Amino acid sequence: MDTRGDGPAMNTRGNGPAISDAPVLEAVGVGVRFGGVRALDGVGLALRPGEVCGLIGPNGAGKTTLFDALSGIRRPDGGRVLLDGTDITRRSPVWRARHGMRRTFQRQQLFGQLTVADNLVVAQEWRGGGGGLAADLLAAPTRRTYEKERRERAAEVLRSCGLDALTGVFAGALPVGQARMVELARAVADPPRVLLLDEPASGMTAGESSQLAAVVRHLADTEGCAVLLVEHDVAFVMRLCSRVVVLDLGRVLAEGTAAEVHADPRVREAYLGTATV
Ligand SMILES: Nc1ncnc2c1ncn2[C@@H]1O[C@H](COP(=O)(O)OP(=O)(O)OP(=O)(O)O)[C@@H](O)[C@H]1O
Repeated sequence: MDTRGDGPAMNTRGNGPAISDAPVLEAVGVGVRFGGVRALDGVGLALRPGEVCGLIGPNGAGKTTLFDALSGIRRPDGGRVLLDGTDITRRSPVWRARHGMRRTFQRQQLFGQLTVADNLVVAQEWRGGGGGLAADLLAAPTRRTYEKERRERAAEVLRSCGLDALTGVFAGALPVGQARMVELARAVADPPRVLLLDEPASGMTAGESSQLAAVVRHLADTEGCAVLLVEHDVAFVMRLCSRVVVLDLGRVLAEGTAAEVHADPRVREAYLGTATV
């Protein structure tokens, strides 16, 4: 439903809350150079609440570099990154995380010597324990209340990701597909507004990637989370994403619905001709 009026354009998706159509995250003319290599050259991208957008392209196209620029790990040498229309180009990754941006990485980043549940509790610790360091050290009642709430939230997220059976397992002992799913659970333990997923389905079985797709769709549809995902499994991207952006040689080559991108001869020539669809 589109209810455009005087305020920002709003719509509703599924059973979720009203969701604004204004972009939550934008790249405007973003450029990144590595010496003589232009990894990104004037890249523009707008991500709206409640959408799942795929970012695809050949090896070296600039996908991870764009994630680094969006999440604040790499400062672009041209262009801007906006969150809710505000320039955040010079903001740190921590600031962005505190304002609802989360990211997963191509290489796994779990704490292997912690249990699955503890990985999710730790992900919520940035909020602090209430009462400051002294309360933390003395395990004061406020601290225990926060701890309890975080454990409950961890259990809820693990359930929604189909991971309840792994709660007490050490993360380092998990096979790659399950570890990837735990990474997603950790990224959403504190509900994100923007989620950047770098090859989330790599190493997953077909069943695991279906579960992943269901969790991502649910986050977008019911919580209005904006999701951008890089994935080499093009069939997975085409099934899950409402919109797809194709990067090639650091530039946006094409953008549209999965069907539009799939039918684009330039995309076929640059990428899809060699990808599994
Ligand atoms: N730290 C770096 N130093 C120098 N060049 C880099 C660096 N990181 C990336 N590049 C170069 O920038 C370009 C874009 O790389 P990037 O890793 O962003 O591509 P990608 O699309 O994520 O590739 P892949 O699908 O293989 O992960 C490539 O030419 C790459 O060699």
